[in-house]
Parts: sequence; C-alpha cells; structure tokens
Amino acid sequence: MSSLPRVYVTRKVPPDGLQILRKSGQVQLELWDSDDPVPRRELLKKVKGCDGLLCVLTEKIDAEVLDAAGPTLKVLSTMSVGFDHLSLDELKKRRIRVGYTPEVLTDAVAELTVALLLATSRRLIEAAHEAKTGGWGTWRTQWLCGYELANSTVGILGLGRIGVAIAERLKPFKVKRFIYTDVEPRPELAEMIQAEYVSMDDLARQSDFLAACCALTPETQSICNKNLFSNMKKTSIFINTSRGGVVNQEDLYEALATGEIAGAGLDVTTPEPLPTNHPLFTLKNCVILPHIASASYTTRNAMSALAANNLLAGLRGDRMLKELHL
Ligand SMILES: O=C(O)C(=O)CO
Repeated sequence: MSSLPRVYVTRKVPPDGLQILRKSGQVQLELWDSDDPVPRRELLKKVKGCDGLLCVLTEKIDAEVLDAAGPTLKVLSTMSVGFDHLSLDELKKRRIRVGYTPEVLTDAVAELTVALLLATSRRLIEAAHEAKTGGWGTWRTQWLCGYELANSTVGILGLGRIGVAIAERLKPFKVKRFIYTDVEPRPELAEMIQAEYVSMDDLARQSDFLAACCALTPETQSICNKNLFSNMKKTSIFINTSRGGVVNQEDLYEALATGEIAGAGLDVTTPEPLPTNHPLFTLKNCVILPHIASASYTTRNAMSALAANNLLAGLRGDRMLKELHL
C-alpha cells in the first residue's frame, strides 16, 4: 500500500486543479466524480483517515466531518473565497490548516455583479420576456423604464477587493459618488475608488444602488433587513452577490412587494437552490440567478488550481499561497 498522504476531493473540480493533484505524485487521490454534491453519508465515510480534504462551498465542514476524518486530517482546502461553510473553531481546535481561493475570482464576480445590477435596474429579464411573449405592443413613453447609473450614488456594504473591483467597473458609467460602510473605515481600499465611509443608515438613505459585498459572519447574518430596506429610497436597487445569509428574505420580499425599494438582483439566496415556489420568484422586480458570480471557465479553473496548490503546500508543511490564519 502507498504511503503517500491520502486526499479526498468532494467534487469533480475543473481540470487544472485535478491535473495539479494528479501530476504532483505527492498524494493518493480519491474523488467524488460528479457535478452534484457528495451525499453527507458518503462524505463521512470517505474522509476517514484522510490527510487532506479539498471541498467546495456546498460541503458543511463541521465537527461531525472532522471527527469522521480523525486525527490524520491536517489540511483542508476549499475551492471558494467564502468560508461560512467551515466551522473555523473546530478546525482551529484540531490544528487543521485551511486554504481558500481569494483574488482569482475578483474579476469574474465584479463583472457578474455589474451585469446583474444592469439587468435589474434596466429591467432586462422582464423586457426580454415581454418581447418574446407578445407584450411588445408599440413604443411607449414610460414602458419598462428603469434607473440609470449616470449621476447616481453607489453604496457598497463591506468594502474588500470585490467591492473595489465593482466600483472600478461602474465608474465609467458616470457614477457621481461611491460610499461604503464596514466594521471600520478601509482608507487604502477606499482611496482606490474615492469612496466615502458612511454609517449603515446613511448607506441605506443615500444609495441609489446598494451592493452587498460582505462576507457572511455572525455579525453580518441578516444585516440587510427591514431596518435597511425601510431606510432606502423607493427608487433604489439592491444587489447581493455575497451570501444569501446576509439578507432577511421575508423583509426583502416585503420591501419589493410594497414598493419600498425599486428592485433587487440576487445571485445568492437562502437556501440554494431557492425553491421554485418561493415568493421572491413571483416578483417582476426581483432578478434571481443561481449563484454564478464566479462562473467563468478561466476563473473556475484558477480557483481549482489554487485550491490544489494550497492543499499540496499544506501537506508538505510549506506556506500556502492563500491560507486562512485561524
Ligand atoms: O468562492 C465563493 O465563495 C463563491 O461564492 C463562489 O463564487
């Protein structure tokens, strides 16, 4: 039997990552060779005795999984920038090193955020549907009017790399002002986009477009709620490409259905997938995408390669390219 470290990969990850692992000659690899998530029972069985685990964001890595893996598990590598699916306390307790994939997806996520913002504010999905289903009668002066970016104020909730990249892409649309809020001011990032730090209430009150770009943590859970939406302008657009958990969806539904805000574009929801009979799907002013912000071939390949390299470095005891310091 080989004495190489055993690694379990919980999904058919894009080819670059798999190739790096296979060619390394450094690990014995086992893979859940499917596009669908590994069943929990199978995961609990397969992690037993592994040295390394490469997962994606649909796998909840908690005490149960870590107990099932046992003391051999030294490295966890997630193919995601988000890590709300990982029980960090449990990982820290067991001294398991954790790799993740920031930066390589910033461009793709920012690009999709802009696309979703425009699709929502200029009502593209509704308009395409009307054109296709006979609703297009004649050119009408106010029909399918939306809201434009020129001269607007764009608010960013949680200013990190992705928020900066979104603002950089929106600037050429003649946005007048960028504002942001976070747990504390981020002067270096803010300077890159000339964004002004404001309170959460001012962010809500002043934004014409408000983009949630924050990580999901206990502090940001449901932070976009009745309080936020009721402070927003009736003409404002809310966009979320971070995590569904930052939004109270009942409050968002109310805000959209009663015209408290003009529209919402969501790439992330709770749960995922959002059931097709969910009330949010009944609203014309809500555009919902199936968590595709990072879904370009280039980016997903880069994420898988980084996740693979993180895992191998961790198993060698070297510095990872991107490690979460617990
Ligand atoms: O990497 C992540 O955290 C994602 O949400 C996938 O884009």
